[in-house]
Amino acid sequence: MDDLESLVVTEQEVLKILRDLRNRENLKLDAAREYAQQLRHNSEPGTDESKRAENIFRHPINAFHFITHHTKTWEALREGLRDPATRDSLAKIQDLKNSTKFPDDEDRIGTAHAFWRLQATYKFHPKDVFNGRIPNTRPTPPFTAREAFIVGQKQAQDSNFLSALQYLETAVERYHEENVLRPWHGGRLVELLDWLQFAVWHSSRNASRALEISLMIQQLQPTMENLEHNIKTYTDYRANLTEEQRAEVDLPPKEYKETAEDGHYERLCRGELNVAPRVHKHQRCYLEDYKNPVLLLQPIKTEVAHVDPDVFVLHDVFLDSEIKRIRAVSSGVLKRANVISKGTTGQVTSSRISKTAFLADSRDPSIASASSRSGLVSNLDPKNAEPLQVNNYGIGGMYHSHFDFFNDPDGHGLHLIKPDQGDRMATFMVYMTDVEVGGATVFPRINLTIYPEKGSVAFWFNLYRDGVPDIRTLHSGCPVLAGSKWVANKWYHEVEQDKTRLCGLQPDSPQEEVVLL
Ligand SMILES: O=C(O)CCC(=O)C(=O)O
Ligand SMILES: [Fe+2]
Repeated sequence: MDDLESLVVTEQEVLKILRDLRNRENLKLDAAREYAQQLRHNSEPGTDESKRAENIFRHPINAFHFITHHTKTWEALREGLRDPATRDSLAKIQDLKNSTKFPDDEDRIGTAHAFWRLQATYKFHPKDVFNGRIPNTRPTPPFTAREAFIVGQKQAQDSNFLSALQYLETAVERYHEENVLRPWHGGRLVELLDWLQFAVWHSSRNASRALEISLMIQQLQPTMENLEHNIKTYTDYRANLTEEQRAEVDLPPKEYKETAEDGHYERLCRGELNVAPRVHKHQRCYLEDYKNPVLLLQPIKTEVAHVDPDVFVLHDVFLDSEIKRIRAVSSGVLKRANVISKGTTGQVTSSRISKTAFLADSRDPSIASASSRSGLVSNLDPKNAEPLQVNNYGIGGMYHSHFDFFNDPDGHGLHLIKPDQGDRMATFMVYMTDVEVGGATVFPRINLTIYPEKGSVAFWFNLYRDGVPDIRTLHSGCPVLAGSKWVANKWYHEVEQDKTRLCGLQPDSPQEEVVLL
């Protein structure tokens, strides 16, 4: 090689090193730019911190943007700032972040899962979600490629393939649109394509499209795990099809239908079912005072929401200031409540639904006062009741159908019944927030939907007068679509309550027929 030739080769190598350096620096800058952009977005001028925080967590997509930002985008920035020149800045940010509780991976996965629950209950399309246009809520910025990927991946893991496909296809599209600005996830395109081929195959057995995507992966990363196996599977599958079958399989994937779960419960959550006119006829409102001097001055505004079983909504029982105090007192002690629930495909998923805490009357005067008010208003004796239980549901938070009584049909709760207390005879549930969208309490067996109204109370008896559980009281808390939901339960037990709610010899013994021995 003569000198001139080797000079050209050397120049090429220098150019390569400089290009690598530029790419690395760009990666860092892009990570910093993306992170900063979200911070700017979160700090709308003119709003105070608590309003800002509330605004972010009132909308599922804003909450998701925020959580992804503090998990995935932060990971990318941390990677970018690791080298010696920028390590100091990283340490400073890390110090600041260590002093506060930031969302973690569990929050991210929980929120990603919530989109499925919200879609399936309130009947909207994935494109409403990734375009930031969820019906009945404020428009928000759309999902980024990364966000569409996170939700699509979660839905594919949960075997909701048709919906997953919508998110993953969009993630690829947005990846290409964003790529100019954000090379950070260049390396993750193969991962995204790998989930896409998986969702394509499982949603429609479209071997041609799955093969096409697998061949794209091969171009990018020939060593990708399972790649060869997948290519062989799809090739063999196609080879064994008749012409006719192939034409059918190669059709575009089935469109995602918004009617994924259209049961009774979902329809009630959407407010689509009305109670029968027969029941309506008995609905009424009245002022109740139980001849109690305190209530004579301020009788309870009682609405009969359902007759037999009787469910009441008691209006304006708690003041905003009282609620504010109860929420403040319970905030510090709330713990995540997990529920194991079955997905549509039968697999068991653990989903975060709410945070909960039992608060003794001794904890704060506001708790004691709520307990005694519940006794006054329900005309039951709070001495035989559980401590106040406070529940806070986040976005997508819900409570699956259940009975409040312990003597459930499977007998699982029997051990919780103490002979000196008895079963949970009545539920007194305080709504401590209005909920912007969603979050109703529904009774699927009696077609009843109650919408939360701050300061009001839902009240019903879980047992017949003879103490037998009333299975018509099955109820659920619908997923919160926007806003936040706080409720507080006071559960009254049977023993000692017969002074005001007389027990009977028959399930439906009316008050007058009771024989006191
Ligand atoms: O949140 C709701 O609407 C229902 C809550 C409930 O049923 C319970 O906590 O037992
Ligand atoms: Fe309940």
